[in-house]
Amino acid sequence: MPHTSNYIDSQVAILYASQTGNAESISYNIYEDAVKRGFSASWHVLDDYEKFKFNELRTVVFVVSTTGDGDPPDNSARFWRVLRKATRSNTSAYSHLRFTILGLGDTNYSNFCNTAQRLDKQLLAAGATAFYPKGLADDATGLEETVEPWIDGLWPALAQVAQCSQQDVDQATDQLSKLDVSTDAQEPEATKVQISQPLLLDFQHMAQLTSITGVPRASAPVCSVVYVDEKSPRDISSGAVDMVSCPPWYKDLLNSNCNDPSLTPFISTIVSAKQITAPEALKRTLVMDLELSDTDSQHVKGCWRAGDAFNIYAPNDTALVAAIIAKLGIKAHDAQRPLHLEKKDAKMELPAHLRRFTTAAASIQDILLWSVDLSSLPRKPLLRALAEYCSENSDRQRLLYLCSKQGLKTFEALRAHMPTILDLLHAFPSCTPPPERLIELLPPLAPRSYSICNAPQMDATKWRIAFNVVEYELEIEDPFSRSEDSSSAAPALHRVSRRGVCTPWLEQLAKSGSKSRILVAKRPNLNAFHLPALADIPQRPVLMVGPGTGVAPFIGFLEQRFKELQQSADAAPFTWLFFGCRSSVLDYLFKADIQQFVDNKTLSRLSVCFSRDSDARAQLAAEKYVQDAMLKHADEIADLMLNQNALLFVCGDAKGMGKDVNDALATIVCMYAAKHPHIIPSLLESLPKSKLPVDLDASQLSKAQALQVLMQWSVQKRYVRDLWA
Ligand SMILES: Cc1cc2nc3c(=O)[nH]c(=O)nc-3n(C[C@H](O)[C@H](O)[C@H](O)COP(=O)(O)O)c2cc1C
Repeated sequence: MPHTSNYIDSQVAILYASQTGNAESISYNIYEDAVKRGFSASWHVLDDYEKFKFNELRTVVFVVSTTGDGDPPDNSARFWRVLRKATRSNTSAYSHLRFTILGLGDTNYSNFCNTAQRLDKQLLAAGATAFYPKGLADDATGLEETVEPWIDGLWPALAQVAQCSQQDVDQATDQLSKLDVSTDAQEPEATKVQISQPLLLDFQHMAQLTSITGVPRASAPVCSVVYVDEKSPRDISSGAVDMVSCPPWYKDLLNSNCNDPSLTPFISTIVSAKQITAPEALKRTLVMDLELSDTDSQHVKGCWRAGDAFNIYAPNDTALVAAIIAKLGIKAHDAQRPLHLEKKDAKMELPAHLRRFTTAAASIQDILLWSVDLSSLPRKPLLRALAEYCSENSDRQRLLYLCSKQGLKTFEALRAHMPTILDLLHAFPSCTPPPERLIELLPPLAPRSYSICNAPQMDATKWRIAFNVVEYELEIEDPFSRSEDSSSAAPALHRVSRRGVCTPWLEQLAKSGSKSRILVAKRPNLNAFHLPALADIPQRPVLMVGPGTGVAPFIGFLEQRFKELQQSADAAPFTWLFFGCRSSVLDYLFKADIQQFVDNKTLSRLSVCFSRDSDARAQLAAEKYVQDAMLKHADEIADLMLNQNALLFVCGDAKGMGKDVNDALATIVCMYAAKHPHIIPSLLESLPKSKLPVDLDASQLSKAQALQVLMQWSVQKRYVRDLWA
């Protein structure tokens, strides 16, 4: 069975002209099938052309019969007059139209399928494009002989057409040219990601239901808009800051009152950036140097340490914002007009992130760029609210279904796509919420945090971050790929490209070559992820586990330690780094720096793992993952942690590595306890009494107890983790 889905432009009109009902019923079946397959379909008789606004349609499937002596059916007579008038001597009247025709006729009559033939000729002459060859079905031999295979072939053809909407592309391009921001012009071809991705959702189950339950109540709108007669907010700071890289209201943020003044946002300049992975590596990792300027960042100077992270305020993708503006039908001028938000009702409260716009003017375009998250996982209240803004009942019903108990599977499939709000608007094309409603429904756009990978002891005026440019592909099971007779075959996969908000933007700024100034703020270091000063822990061993960009803060730790050692007469305490990457040659981050720390004895021991480089593993007797290396050295690690009061730091991905390392550590503690049972009583005694299991057996340590030991280390700040999702 061919598959189709909700596409970038899934709107399709099924239009018919029928004398005795054949074309009518065949076209209705096509319409029903189209809706089930996720298209936003409508079905009309040709003479209702005023109702369905024929001149505005972009994708049309005609099903027309012939009657009399090669004449069109009566219920298309008026349509023909209008069509003739519109196309007379205008060769581009329908250049926006993509169409296909299924003609019904009978070869016993002299003008076989004359209506379909004429329609085809006339539309082509008026600039329209046939997206699928016409089918001519013969009643003399049986209509179904042609109709059925023709319909089977229609779906993939329609799917292809729906992948791209020329109008949206044109509009988005037009809007973009009006945006005063840089586009992805310098972006290499390989990094380009389609602005909108089709969603592959199966709504067939919906058609069998008579009712749905569990749909939440739609929230009431809270915002209204008042356009203000003042200069665009873009002009407020012209000349002071590159507008690409700061929200127009950044000055308010610089003066915002934080409880901890060191957390107040400031402007920082990107000084340089370089890619530190090989071009063939799976991910691009960049190291970026930023400057703390003299004026803006006095409050941060002297307040940051290796192990801290800075928040970066990044905007949404400009092309995405432009496409949303186009999809909502907002004219460029209106999108850039300054406005205030007001409460619709005095008793209601605006969402916190929009409150500033009650007093400070901003445009819809800037709010969409800087204030709302366009890529967060859709929640049911959002879908429920969007259902209220659909002009087509099929879109409304599908959105309500997604919020219902019965639609849970389809809702989960929707979330698996990680859709942007643009993907949703395209999937439900008649949904056009007012912009002020859309922004109040979307969550705030949070700044993104990056660990600093240098130490102020080296240079307090510069900070450095390392990050992977977030671009990835989701693989989603195609719900239409399993036909009834081939249920055992593996389902086809639908691939969806996604990219992060901040890192592609930072890369773009870096490529622009100019010294962009961006808004940043120190993030509170709640875990105290810092290396204590050498003077405070002169001989305490330090273990660091940081695969991939998780190594970043440890480069800062080692810089700090290197400086401290230069100023100290004491011998370097034991320091051990566990680092992991895919390949010894493609993505061994900070290789030269790490080697230097080994050479100058700042780093006593180094364990590097290569997850996808079996040659390097064999040559260097290396492990695959950091947790493997830890288990390999279980005795030493246990001894350091249990007998030498070592400090253990872990940084990186929470879900995979963070959990695996924690598990490995618990195993290490259990293994050591099994070999040295005499330590068990004192270990158990160190745990809070409330956490101990009732059936306390002091002769062996269970995994659960080992995990409690790790928890206790965390409380004591001996096992400190900085993990990210
Ligand atoms: C009175 C009459 C005249 C017809 N004239 C033609 C004709 O000129 N050319 C043709 O190809 N088919 C002709 N047909 C065949 C129909 O187009 C065919 O039966 C078709 O399936 C009818 O579809 P409908 O029920 O949607 O009108 C004619 C049928 C009838 C009953």
